[in-house]
Amino acid sequence: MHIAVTGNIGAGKTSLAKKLADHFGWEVFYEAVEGNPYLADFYEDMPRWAFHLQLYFLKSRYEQVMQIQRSNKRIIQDRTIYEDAYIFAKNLHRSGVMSENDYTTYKGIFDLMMSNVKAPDLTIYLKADLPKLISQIKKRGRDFESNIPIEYLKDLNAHYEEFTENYTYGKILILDVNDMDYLNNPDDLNIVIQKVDKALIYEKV
Ligand SMILES: Nc1ncnc2c1ncn2[C@@H]1O[C@H](COP(=O)(O)OP(=O)(O)OP(=O)(O)O)[C@@H](O)[C@H]1O
Repeated sequence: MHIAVTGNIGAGKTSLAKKLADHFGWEVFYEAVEGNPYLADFYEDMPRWAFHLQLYFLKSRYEQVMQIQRSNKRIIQDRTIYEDAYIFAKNLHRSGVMSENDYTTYKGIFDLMMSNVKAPDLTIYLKADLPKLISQIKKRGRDFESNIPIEYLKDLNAHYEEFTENYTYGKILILDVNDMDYLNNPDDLNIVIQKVDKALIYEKV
């Protein structure tokens, strides 16, 4: 079984994936942040490193998906391959950071991969507004994320809205996490667990 958590930078995907994995006995597949050779450079100079970073994430996410599909385990994945293409790469292209040629090459590789990719059984979208994202990014205090432009987060959120409203890859559970603290408040975590439980049982959520 493949569960995925989707949402903007700082939405709280990693923490929720851990909590749900502990509760349901799932395995977590994390995003390639530690040891990512392009991420810090990308935040310093986006046009220079956008294509490199996108290829890197695409490759690592595809490897994960293939591993999940081969496995019989119940796995929760921290961010989907769809977000790389339909949120991050698309946004970099639309905002003029990634050139037409680079985007066409990237999209060609992504489309080839898609023939082997199956959608998650359930996708959980953590919907958060800018103040929440900004405060969580600040709280975790990663050096390379300290100068993320607000416009970048705002554009990504607009792409997330467009993407999740038109999501047709399977079941999606939308959780508004603006007023939630499932990390420190057990009641909030229980609410989420119940919703996920229900979503896993019922066809439509
Ligand atoms: N395809 C991508 N293009 C550009 N940046 C990406 C892409 N995928 C991930 N990232 C960046 O890599 C880092 C991932 O960090 P992390 O795994 O902690 O997730 P996050 O998005 O901050 O989520 P959360 O706080 O919800 O766990 C973030 O800075 C994120 O924006």
